[in-house]
Amino acid sequence: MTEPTPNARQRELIEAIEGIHVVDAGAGTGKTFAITRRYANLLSEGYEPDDVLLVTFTNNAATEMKERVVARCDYSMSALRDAPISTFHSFCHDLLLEYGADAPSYLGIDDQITQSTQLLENEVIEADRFRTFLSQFVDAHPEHEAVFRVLNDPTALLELIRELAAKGVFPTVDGWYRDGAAALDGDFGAFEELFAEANAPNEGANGATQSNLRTSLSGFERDRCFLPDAPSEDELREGYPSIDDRWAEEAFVEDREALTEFIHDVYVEYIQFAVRRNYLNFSFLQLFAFVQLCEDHALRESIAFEQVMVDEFQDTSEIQFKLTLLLAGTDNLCVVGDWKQSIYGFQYAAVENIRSFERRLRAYKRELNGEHERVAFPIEEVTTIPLRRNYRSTQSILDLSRHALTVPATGSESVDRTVEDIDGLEAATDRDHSTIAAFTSASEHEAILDRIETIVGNDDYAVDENGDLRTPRYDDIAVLTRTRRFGRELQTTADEFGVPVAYEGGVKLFETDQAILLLAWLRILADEDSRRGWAVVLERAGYTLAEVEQILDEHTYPDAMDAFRDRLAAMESIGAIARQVFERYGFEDAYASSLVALLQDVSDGTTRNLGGMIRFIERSLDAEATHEIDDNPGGDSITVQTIHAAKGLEHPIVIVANINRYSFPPAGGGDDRIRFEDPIGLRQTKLSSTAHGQPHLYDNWRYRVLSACLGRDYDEERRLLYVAMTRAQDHLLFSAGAEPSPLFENLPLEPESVEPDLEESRIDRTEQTRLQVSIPEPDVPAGQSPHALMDDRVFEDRDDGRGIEFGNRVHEFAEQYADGEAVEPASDDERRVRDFIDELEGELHVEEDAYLPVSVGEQEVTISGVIDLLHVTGDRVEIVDYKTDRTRDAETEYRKQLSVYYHVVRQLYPDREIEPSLFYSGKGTVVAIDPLSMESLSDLVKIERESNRSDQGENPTIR
Ligand SMILES: Nc1ncnc2c1ncn2[C@@H]1O[C@H](COP(=O)(O)OP(=O)(O)OP(=O)(O)O)[C@@H](O)[C@H]1O
Repeated sequence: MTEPTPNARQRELIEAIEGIHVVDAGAGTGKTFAITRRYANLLSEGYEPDDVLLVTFTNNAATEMKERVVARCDYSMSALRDAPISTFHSFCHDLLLEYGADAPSYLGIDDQITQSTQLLENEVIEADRFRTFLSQFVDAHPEHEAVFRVLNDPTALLELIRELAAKGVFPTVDGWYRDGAAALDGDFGAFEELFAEANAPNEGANGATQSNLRTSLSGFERDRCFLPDAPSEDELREGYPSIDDRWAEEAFVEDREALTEFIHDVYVEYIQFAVRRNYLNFSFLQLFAFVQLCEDHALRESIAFEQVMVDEFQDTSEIQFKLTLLLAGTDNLCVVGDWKQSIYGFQYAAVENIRSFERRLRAYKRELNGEHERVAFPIEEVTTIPLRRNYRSTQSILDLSRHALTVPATGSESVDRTVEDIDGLEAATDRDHSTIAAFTSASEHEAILDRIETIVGNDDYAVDENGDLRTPRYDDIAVLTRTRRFGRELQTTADEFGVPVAYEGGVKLFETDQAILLLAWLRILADEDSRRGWAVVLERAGYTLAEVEQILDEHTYPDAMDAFRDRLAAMESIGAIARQVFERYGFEDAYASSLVALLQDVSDGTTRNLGGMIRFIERSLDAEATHEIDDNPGGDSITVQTIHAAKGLEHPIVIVANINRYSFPPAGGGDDRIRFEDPIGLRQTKLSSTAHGQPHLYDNWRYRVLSACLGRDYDEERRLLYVAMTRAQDHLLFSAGAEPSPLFENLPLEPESVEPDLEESRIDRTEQTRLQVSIPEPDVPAGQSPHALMDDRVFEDRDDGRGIEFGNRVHEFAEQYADGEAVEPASDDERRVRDFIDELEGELHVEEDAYLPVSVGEQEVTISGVIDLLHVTGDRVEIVDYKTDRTRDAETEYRKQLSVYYHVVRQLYPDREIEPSLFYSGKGTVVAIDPLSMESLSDLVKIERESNRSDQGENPTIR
């Protein structure tokens, strides 16, 4: 496809190379496209790649940008390899490795960052190390006992540290860096404003009614136990229609010295712990890079770039905005984003960075220039470039998407923004063929799949391909969800019904068979009579429950397993143990390799600390830790992903699913006992005290009042809905279950209630599939397909999530390619088939009919089927059946099918060696099949016919 021509506004951004430029535009308006072109333009204007810093949000985006830049300028990919087009994290990492050895010294920490300092990306591993740190910390600091007792979850404390770091609040060994202490105190003035807003009387029909704050403090004491100094509800709510203003100060002012000291000590000692152990997390990378750039003036000035550009600016945190300013040597600064797509609050994105860009720019410059001028360029002139033309969606999708940002997320929420407040976008296409619909169903998963079956092949849902409409396929459809769980469940249901689904996103790695078996063997290694370990291993080997019980009671483990345990015991590392276990069970997949890599990481690749490893796996299980694993089979399948993962992508047909109560927005606000919130600063929700004699955890009444003024902000949930909707190019659907969320109910749609009949719709579709082997007119009394001999479950499992349609296409490609037609492979599977066929030197016969007469008692039955490929050479004949399965689970069943073909071909080529085999296109492997004898086949036919007769009456049917 040719590169688009920039529109006038985009051109303005591309060509305006001097001064501060901000783009806060809508989805699909070509922001990334324009910033990439701007970069290429800078190079053509004479800037060297080293002069220009381009910050993206992910490493993939950085690589993609480099590729796009290469296409537009005279630089090659290798010339741009080291160009500063990167994420904040990798930029900071490189900076520290090169210049940051002494960065810790600015916080008073003696230890240095070394070349071997690792970036620790895995959060479960870090949480594990943090727990180790915290248990040592508690022993060393009895003075913090009272605050420590309040904590219920150590990882919440780690989260808090990360949050403080993202907000630029750092400890030094003996205090706080710059104005960190003030940030922790909060801002009473700003809080008073919130208090006044929440406490303003409402207008009723007959005069003023009570303020929202007074309403929300009703039941103030209910289910809570406050310390004796707390006011009673009557005292607090004495005034009407508003509570007395004095409560703003009473609630805000609180002795937080012990809390602040505790957080200080944990924070600074954890940084020391990490640096000493040679690792940094993402937050500490940025923290040290920031400190280094702030303190080392010569370094900052020498690094400063002539041009700085940041994409996805709405997802930057406060420290990232400040880093941007420290890295800009001039006012040639360009930031591009969309406040409506700011969805990374949980990673400390500050939407205000883009919404109030100019205000923040002034505040940060002032702050950074405190005692030394660090930001020397002028910031008075900021040019805002609006982009309004959307190149992705139809006008009706764009019009509806504005509603996402105004819809209440709860029954009682009122959003003080109207659709008119949202800048409208204008579709670049005149065509508006979109179907926009919503449906609800008590069986939501099935309803979605049912709807998908209606969409595929249906011209009412035609999609635009280069200006022409074409019939939709599975891979045009994306199901987007707020939470991961629903996506995984949908995949499971889709697998049951054979609907091809590719789930993209986090996998609970420790809940896989691979991890469960590994954990079992580790337990056996740690304790040779581990019941929990042996039970899993024995059950997996097929022992019945009674047999397992007996073996466990008598400790009479099978010899082969005993020997395997001894082999494992001799292994030096956890990685080696894991590899052995996976080899034993034939796991050669992405899960197995990710587990090996992860466990090697945790154990530093050297030690063999079994206890630690078992605990790590158990904790990961408890934490329901998810890991990004590429489990995408490719081919024609529906994409299921979270809205977060879909950011920046586009799909012809989008179904936003699971818009249900408690799921979107998700329920609960967490139970973190220590919090840092703007503008109230650092607070405890619970207080430990012996006020009534015994140590007890009391609720903090002050926090109760403060939080009532903050309210819960659902704006990010609306933005998520906006992101999901604006991924759609042609059609947009919404689905909910029995209890739809207000986000669903308040959209201007008329949902239809549906009762799915997926079984029915699947039958319609599978009728034309290859799974039903074509049977020619039988010339003998009865006929049968080899598939009839197989266990039916094979048919369900066979596609392994990739779909019958996908299998059909691979077969069709294979047939045409072997026939010498000029077809191009359209998937990796087809490429593997092509490579395989290319290697064959003999004669090829495709789609050969095969008939095998089998005697069953008195009767003669013909089994017939179609052989995918016969490869005939001088001395042998290879029978090839293509399989698109990802696993080899169904091989015993396929053996029956191949055995039929074997006996047919043997009769045709009596003097050649016959080699039946399966070609797994997913991996490109050929597996030889050991054929069954004619007697065994005859027995199978007999069994099959008997079961058919008992199931279906007199006459066996032909499948
Ligand atoms: N001037 C143009 N003419 C035609 N197509 C364009 C033009 N500008 C951008 N596009 C196309 O529009 C699509 C969206 O562009 P891009 O991803 O850059 O937008 P974006 O604003 O970054 O989107 P989002 O914020 O939703 O991630 C891309 O397919 C891009 O090639």
